[in-house]
Amino acid sequence: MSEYIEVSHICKDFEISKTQPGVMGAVKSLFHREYELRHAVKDISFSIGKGEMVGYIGPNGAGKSTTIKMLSGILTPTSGTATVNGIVPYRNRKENAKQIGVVFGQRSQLLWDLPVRDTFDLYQKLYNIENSRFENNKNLFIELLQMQEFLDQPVRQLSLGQKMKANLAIAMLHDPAVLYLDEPTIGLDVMSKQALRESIKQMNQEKKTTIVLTTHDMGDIEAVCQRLILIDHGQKLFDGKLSEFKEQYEDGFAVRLEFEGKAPDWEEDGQFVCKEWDEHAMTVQAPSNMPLKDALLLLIQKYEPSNISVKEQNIEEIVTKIFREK
Ligand SMILES: Nc1ncnc2c1ncn2[C@@H]1O[C@H](COP(=O)(O)OP(=O)(O)OP(=O)(O)O)[C@@H](O)[C@H]1O
Repeated sequence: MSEYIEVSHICKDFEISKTQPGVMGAVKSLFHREYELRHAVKDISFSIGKGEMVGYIGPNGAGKSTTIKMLSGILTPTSGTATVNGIVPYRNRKENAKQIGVVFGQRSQLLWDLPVRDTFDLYQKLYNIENSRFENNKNLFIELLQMQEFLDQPVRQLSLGQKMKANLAIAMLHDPAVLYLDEPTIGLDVMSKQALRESIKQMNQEKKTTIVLTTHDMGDIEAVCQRLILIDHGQKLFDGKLSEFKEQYEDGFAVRLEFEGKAPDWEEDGQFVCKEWDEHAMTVQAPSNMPLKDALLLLIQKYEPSNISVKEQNIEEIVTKIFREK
């Protein structure tokens, strides 16, 4: 797979002015400003191949948006380099804009009073998309995203999910090679989230678009991405396959034991950890190095449950645990 996005030792510092507290402080700051450096991104490197779908995740303030802004040419790095298909985004903003699409869940590219159909026409002119490509893409996205029923409604009347679909279609209209998605499912209900995730996958398959997805919703990552880059305080903590991430950080599996009568008291044994206990059930965490078969046998022998089920950790739980421990 040829590398498409190359990021090498990229750093971004922001100079933040410090204002001293109180009125006197504010007056003093007028004459003598003090600055503090915020290292938003600290020496991050990665490369992403053409057509890959990568989750770029981390807690609030980790440096995700700053990285994406450097890749889309909005910000210039303090040091290090980035190229997208051979183009340096912050030096060739116009050239780069032609090959990228951006969707921000918190902001919209749509015009409030214009029906979606007219917004398509507007973006055709803005991006100078030739007619046959425009018609092909428009029809493909209308079908993939099931947009027929709301094409002629003004944007202000659309639901959040419908607006996100329209934003996604518009970002893809000029056939960008790279799509940056920033919280695309924020505020959507479960069904709309699922539909949007499916659409993103289908668009990637149809167009072989390289997708970088920033989200706090781990369901998005599990549904869409094969690879995960995890950052915190501007630094990379993990870069690899989703399955490797689970293998590396998952600490065993949880087993739920259910009882027809009252659940027995939990007995500490130095191996299993009781995570939840109620009148008729308990959930216990098995040690990470214990084979599943052994864990089940031990628990069945000791507690004689009427039902037993195994629950794997989802990535939401794993990520929460990593940040809690840090
Ligand atoms: N224009 C700016 N000026 C000063 N500091 C900034 C600026 N933009 C970002 N920062 C700081 O850089 C750090 C990284 O911010 P960034 O927006 O990249 O985080 P993020 O991972 O996208 O967070 P979130 O998940 O909350 O959107 C934060 O400490 C933020 O306050």
